[in-house]
Amino acid sequence: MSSNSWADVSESERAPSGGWGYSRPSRTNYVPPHLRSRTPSSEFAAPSPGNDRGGYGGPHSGYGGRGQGYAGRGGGGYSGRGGGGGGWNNRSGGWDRRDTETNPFGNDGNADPAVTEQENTVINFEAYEDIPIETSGDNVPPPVNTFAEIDLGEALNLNIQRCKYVKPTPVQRNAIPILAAGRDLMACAQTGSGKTAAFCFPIISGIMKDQNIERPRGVRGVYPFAVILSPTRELACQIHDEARKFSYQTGVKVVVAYGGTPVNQQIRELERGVDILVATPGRLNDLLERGRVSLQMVRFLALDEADRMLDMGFEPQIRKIVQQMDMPPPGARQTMLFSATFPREIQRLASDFLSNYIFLAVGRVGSSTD
Ligand SMILES: Nc1ncnc2c1ncn2[C@@H]1O[C@H](COP(=O)(O)OP(=O)(O)OP(=O)(O)O)[C@@H](O)[C@H]1O
Repeated sequence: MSSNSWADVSESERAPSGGWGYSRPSRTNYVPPHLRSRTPSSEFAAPSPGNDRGGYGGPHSGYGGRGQGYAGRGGGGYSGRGGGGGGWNNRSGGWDRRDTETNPFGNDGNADPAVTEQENTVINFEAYEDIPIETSGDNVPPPVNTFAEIDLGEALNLNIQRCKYVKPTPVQRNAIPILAAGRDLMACAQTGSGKTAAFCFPIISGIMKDQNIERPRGVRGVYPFAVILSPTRELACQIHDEARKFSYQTGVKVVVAYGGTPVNQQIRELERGVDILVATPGRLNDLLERGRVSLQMVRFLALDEADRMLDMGFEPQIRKIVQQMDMPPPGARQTMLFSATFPREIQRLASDFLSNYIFLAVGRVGSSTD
């Protein structure tokens, strides 16, 4: 279980503070969806249970896949994307949802993130000083000491400043360069260690920079580029809240779907457009079975607190989502598995879901085996 935090985290300090009336990034390098490389139109792929990797192929023909690293895929300079297919991203009649985006940082903050000197003190960095770090795998990218060492893109860097993250936590220092290089990752880290940013930053940056990403045209459907699976509604909402801050004014849209509430409202929200879908396994299965979501455009898959999901009995749902619907196979998507412990079931999941992955352990790993 991953309930004990090893950095001093005060719940009262977790609330976002400040707000920013900053001016929007320029659109100089924006390439409108209709001018990008086109993929053949395809019908909305109804999920085909039991058909392993069934829907993969068509719309992925132009995808460079993993291993190339984000920097190699169109460089920086991303300035927003629209919804390529089905015209779902046109609430205000245009392509850019940033015009109507609610500021997730609140309204009473500083106009310029750069002038903020305050640091986010939720994480006690002193607790990290002697923390053991272990990595294994082929060609492990070296850790970084600052966020600026990685080309995450201007809009995301501004949001990191707005969050008042001055330096990366150990899991971020190690995981972000690995993921930014396009590698699959099995990471063992405790809750409260900054995992959310560790997987969100590379996902958001990767979606921003990947000019090959385009949804099937002329088809109504919900085609997220990234799926983040989390065990509980609370955690899913927490990830959603954080991811919305990280993706503010980037053009990347994050939507959350969880069980225990009526599905129709979530379907309506999804149909307004989604790039990153944060979901609990049961609700995502439901949406897939209803044919309301297709996973065929998924480039990034993150499983957070994987050990907890297995403890809660979600393994069949997770395997169905990842292996039996229309999600691209390992190697054609980038997969990141986060878990506080590394028992045999997680090791099996890692070998089934990940491709040539890097193993990262931050801190003491409970139930660790060789
Ligand atoms: N580099 C950083 N600098 C300062 N604060 C940070 C940094 N990274 C994350 N935080 C803050 O630390 C807290 C814990 O981070 P986060 O929620 O990402 O941890 P987590 O490991 O994902 O935990 P959980 O498993 O509960 O989701 C959050 O309030 C987050 O905003």
